[in-house]
Amino acid sequence: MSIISLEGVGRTVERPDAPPLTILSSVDLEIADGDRVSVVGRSGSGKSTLLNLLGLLDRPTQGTIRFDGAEVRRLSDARLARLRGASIGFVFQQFNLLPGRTAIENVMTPLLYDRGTAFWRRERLATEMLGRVGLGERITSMPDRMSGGEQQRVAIARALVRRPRLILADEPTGALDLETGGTVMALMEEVARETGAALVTITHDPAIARRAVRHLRLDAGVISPLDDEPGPGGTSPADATAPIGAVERAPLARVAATETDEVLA
Ligand SMILES: Nc1ncnc2c1ncn2[C@@H]1O[C@H](COP(=O)(O)OP(=O)(O)OP(=O)(O)O)[C@@H](O)[C@H]1O
Repeated sequence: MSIISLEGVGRTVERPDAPPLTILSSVDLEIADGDRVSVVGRSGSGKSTLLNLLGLLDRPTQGTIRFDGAEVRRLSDARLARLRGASIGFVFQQFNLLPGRTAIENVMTPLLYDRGTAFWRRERLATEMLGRVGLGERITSMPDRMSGGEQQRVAIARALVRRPRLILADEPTGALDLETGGTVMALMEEVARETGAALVTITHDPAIARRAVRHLRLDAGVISPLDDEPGPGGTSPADATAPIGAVERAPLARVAATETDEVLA
């Protein structure tokens, strides 16, 4: 079932001393339950702008976005905020954990919006989710005492604790080494699969992009499918973000289940 659909979506911004800038144009995209989508593109191609639209953080200036069948333009900001909190989980490159709050306090934060949920239940849900990402023994740790990979696992637990239908990951492995990045991705994919969530990953890393089922490329605000096998003069997930003439195929990320088992051991 479709979670979010974009039809002819564009975003143009006004600039004080220059003509309006079109950042995205004519984007048609549908994300369904359980989808695995990667989006690659050079710096400035519009990836964050697309993510902000998918995350209901911004509104398009052209076209129509429907979330769960409802036209987003007809929804108030308050309704959008509620929808976002309940249905969308965000994972960022820099983790964005609250400093000075323990891992469990961070994971409980999104549950504060569930007004009817008692403290003990929020605590139990957060504890369970931290256990699920292999941090059951670290629930009272402060983020600044944790490694990058552990912090990202806390961020994943936070993103998933309300069981969102859509997870938007913006360069989720950008601050991690190759091996930790692969482990964190495997874990995020596995937890998303268990909860049935769709996962959209924006990445510069071809190996991370290749883990998705559908591969998309943004080029100067225009989105197109990216074939696995490059056609004549075409690109593949491996070279979509590399400078022209400097294509180097990264080895496939190791997606072995054992990676996740190690984390969860
Ligand atoms: N509000 C705005 N006003 C003016 N220009 C903007 C605005 N938002 C984005 N842009 C410009 O639009 C282009 C696309 O921005 P966006 O952040 O979506 O790119 P990106 O693909 O995410 O880049 P990166 O990979 O470097 O993060 C950039 O050139 C950016 O400077």
